[in-house]
Amino acid sequence: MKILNLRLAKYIHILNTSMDKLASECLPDIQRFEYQVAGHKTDDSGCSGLLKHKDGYVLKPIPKSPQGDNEISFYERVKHDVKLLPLQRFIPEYFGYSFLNINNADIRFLKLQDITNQCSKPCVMDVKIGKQTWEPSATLEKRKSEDAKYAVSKREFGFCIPGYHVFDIKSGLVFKFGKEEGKRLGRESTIAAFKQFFNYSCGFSSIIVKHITSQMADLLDWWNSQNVIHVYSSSLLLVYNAEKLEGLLSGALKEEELITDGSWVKIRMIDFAHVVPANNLNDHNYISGLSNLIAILKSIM
Ligand SMILES: Nc1ncnc2c1ncn2[C@@H]1O[C@H](COP(=O)(O)OP(=O)(O)OP(=O)(O)O)[C@@H](O)[C@H]1O
Ligand SMILES: O=P(O)(O)O[C@@H]1[C@H](O)[C@H](O)[C@@H](OP(=O)(O)O)[C@H](OP(=O)(O)O)[C@H]1O
Repeated sequence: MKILNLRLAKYIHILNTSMDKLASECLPDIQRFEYQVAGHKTDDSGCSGLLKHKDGYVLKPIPKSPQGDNEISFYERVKHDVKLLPLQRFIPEYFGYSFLNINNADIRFLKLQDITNQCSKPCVMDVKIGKQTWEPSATLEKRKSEDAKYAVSKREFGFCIPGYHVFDIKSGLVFKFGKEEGKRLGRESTIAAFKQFFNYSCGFSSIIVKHITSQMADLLDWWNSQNVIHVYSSSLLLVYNAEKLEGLLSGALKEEELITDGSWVKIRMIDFAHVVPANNLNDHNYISGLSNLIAILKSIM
């Protein structure tokens, strides 16, 4: 991390764009984003993962085209397209994009609401939805490379788990689970991963799972009702605040309070690099993955 921070300090300057006010801001306001659990991460080759701005939003790098343009188009479209408006409550708020100069390259970054905001101890899981993670225009090579990844999970469940981060309430430790572990998951180990993520051993995981599956059911209703878009390789981010569970264990909070108020548990769709027209057909790939996810989560309550 030290390396990137030095690089950031040395190389990043913020370019003015007509869309935002970042030009007047300065470097110390930006840091590596601590709660990124999957996707392209910061590495020593100088690539950047997600960054966090002191004003609360995250900056997601979109170095590639057409994926970057597709994602921007999608976030802009959701603001105006009546058929997509119901999705707004299920995606991070979008604040435009900006360029940062990293190692002499101008990299475009989306500015998005940080889904972990307001969580003092965020537990975050990235679940990529769909058995098929390549869009119909993908080359044979891309199809093969995608199909080879997370093969058991995608075939068995129609989703896969590229990463998570959990505050384990009993031990007080943080567990991180990355994409290489995710690629090895089978049926039993997937259930075990969910149990670990929901702090199953502390006895309160059913409260979290009820909030999560109820929000997922609302999202599924929308997917069943629309035939405008199909989305490939997009993830659902599951987030809850472990501090609330600690409050339950210590007796500082009552179970009823956390059952009634679900604001400490969230789901949001992210990663819209592969959105294509639906041609009046339902997105069965997404629907079946999400339905299975709901069923599996309910089964471990
Ligand atoms: N708005 C957000 N708020 C909080 N965390 C986020 C947000 N968007 C993304 N993340 C974090 O960053 C990770 C990667 O996000 P995303 O999938 O959009 O990136 P990506 O590099 O396009 O991924 P991929 O390699 O799968 O294409 C997520 O797993 C999540 O941890
Ligand atoms: O799960 P993994 O192993 O991280 O694999 C990545 C994942 O499939 C991304 O969705 C994909 O980005 P896009 O298809 O959106 O480009 C990326 O392609 P990339 O390596 O070409 O960036 C893959 O590496």
